[in-house]
Amino acid sequence: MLASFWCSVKKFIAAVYEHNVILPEETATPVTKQEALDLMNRNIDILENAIKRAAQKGAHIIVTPEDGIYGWRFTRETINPYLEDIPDPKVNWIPCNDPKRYGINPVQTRLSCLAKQNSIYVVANIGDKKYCNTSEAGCPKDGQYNYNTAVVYDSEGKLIARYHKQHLFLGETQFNAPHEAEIVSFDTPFGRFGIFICFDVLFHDPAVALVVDHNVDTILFPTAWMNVLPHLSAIEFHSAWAMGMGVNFLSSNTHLTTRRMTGSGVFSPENIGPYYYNMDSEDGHLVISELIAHPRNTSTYYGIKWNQYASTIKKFPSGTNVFKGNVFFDEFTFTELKEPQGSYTICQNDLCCHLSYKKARNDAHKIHKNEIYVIGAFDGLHVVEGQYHLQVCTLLKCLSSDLQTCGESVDTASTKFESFSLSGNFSTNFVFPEVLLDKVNLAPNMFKVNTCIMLIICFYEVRLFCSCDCIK
Ligand SMILES: NC(=O)CCCC[C@@H]1SC[C@@H]2NC(=O)N[C@@H]21
Repeated sequence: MLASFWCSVKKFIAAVYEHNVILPEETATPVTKQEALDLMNRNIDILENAIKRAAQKGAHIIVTPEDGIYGWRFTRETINPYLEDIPDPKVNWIPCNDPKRYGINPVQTRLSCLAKQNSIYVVANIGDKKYCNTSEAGCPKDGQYNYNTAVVYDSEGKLIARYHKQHLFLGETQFNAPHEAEIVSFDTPFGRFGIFICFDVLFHDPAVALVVDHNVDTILFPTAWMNVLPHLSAIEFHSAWAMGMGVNFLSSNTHLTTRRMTGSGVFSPENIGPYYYNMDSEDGHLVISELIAHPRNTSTYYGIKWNQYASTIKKFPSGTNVFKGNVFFDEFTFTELKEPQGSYTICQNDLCCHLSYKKARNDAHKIHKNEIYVIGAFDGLHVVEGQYHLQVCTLLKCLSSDLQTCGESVDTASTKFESFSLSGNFSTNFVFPEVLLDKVNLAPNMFKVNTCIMLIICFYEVRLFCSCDCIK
């Protein structure tokens, strides 16, 4: 008999829920604890329905969004009734079995019971408070730290992870950031998980450190993300992060179109999506997909020496018409793509970007003459809503035929590119390849990061732009 060798790849099923959060009334005076709990329970009722559906479909884990239980529009005083004291997971606590062990914690108890009763890992975002002595350095004047906190309950309802958000976004004045970034990871039968929240994704710690130093396979990512085109739409950046870092990325966003909040997905390094993006209605949505438990065995890009590679490639002539334009408050250097096909190099500071492209024949010659495309480079410090270093190479469509509109948000495009490749001498290994098509669609199976020759190659019909962002 012939021995058969079967190498099985371990898989699991992951779910994320995009939730249209029921928001509290805006108020200057705190509501009662009971009123706060009533509001949170109304949100948890909706999350419960999603958790049950995910479990029935065989999901092992579900992620729910940042602010998905208490909402937003708070001061330090008005958030208070919504907070609970969340213990360190080291205490080995199943709130559903022992609800009174750490005082009165109805939200933690309900989440733990949902995990236990549905045999599913549940990831949620709630508020943690820790009293401190105002004479101690760093202790806030009101004598408590308030944390924007992600919690994870395992399928028996045990609290197994607690993460306090490090990079608070503009307006989160009700919360404190921990003195140091917390690195929170845990092991499961389906791989090692790391967790961080929303704006954290744009910084090295804890996000990149979890992958590089702590070998996580899957990131859990509750977010309340307002989309900004061309480079910071949720599904676009979060799928690029998964691909660039070589990990699974479970992104659960809040849903509120008036704030441009939509875009959740189950992303892996190899497969973009499934994902949910909907600016046409206020519906929440459950996204479920099977994932490889250890994707890092199969792909990682962050080991690529982009700078080293870029020094070896041919530099194309810069266009004569180099001009400046703004992309989300950053001043890019642009040059227009004048011909149906060609090659350009454009540089800013230490970054040079190289593009070769060919438009599809009909498009190049006839139909979409008024669509202007530019290649752009940015190497600098982004200073609006927080500071982070960016290097970006981008090919993008201008809003109109007026070159002054290049860099403004555009969400439709008709020009077809038969092929193009874009590369840059990024001075970091952490490069996030984004391709976004007409009407904010991702481009699964239409492009790849070439790990041999280290180019982003876009295969066909790429209609909006292809860009490469990185954070130093
Ligand atoms: N809730 C949060 O922590 C952050 C929201 C992230 C928003 C992204 S990052 C910077 C861009 N500015 C926006 O308005 N949306 C983008």
